[in-house]
Amino acid sequence: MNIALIAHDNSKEKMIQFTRAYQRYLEKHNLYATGTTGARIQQKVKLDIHLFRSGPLGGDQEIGAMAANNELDMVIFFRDPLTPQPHDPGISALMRLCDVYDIPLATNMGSAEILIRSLDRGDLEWRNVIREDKEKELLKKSLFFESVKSNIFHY
Ligand SMILES: O=C(CO)COP(=O)(O)O
Repeated sequence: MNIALIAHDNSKEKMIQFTRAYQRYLEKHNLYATGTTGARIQQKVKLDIHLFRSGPLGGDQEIGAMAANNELDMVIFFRDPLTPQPHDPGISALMRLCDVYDIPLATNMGSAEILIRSLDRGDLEWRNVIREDKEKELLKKSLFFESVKSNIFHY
């Protein structure tokens, strides 16, 4: 499964504690993170993480693009609920896409623990079904475009 890890500055320590505690669970999956969050985790915890740009520089949108392509299965986003962020619209857009594509989203340690444990139990297997359906849909679309192209060149 593809999991995104994001934390605002005041919550980065919490994210490090979380990834340390659940390292054994997380290492079985493909991990993605906004720049600073991912770099901070990697300084403390041995995990292979793909780093996107820093959140305020577009990292949330890059993760949002994964969500929009249905390539994301879980988002763990420890927001700072007490500090306004300059890129709040980008943050809301990412959370909105999680709802659009039914991507489990945890914004605090309590819900993150429930999600990660249920992933390990296999409760989130339905995400595989969604991804397979999406792949079939893309295949159908590309076959359609191929047939349109060959008809155009035929005439
Ligand atoms: O701002 C963030 C998410 O909105 C996090 O970005 P960084 O991980 O680069 O600090």
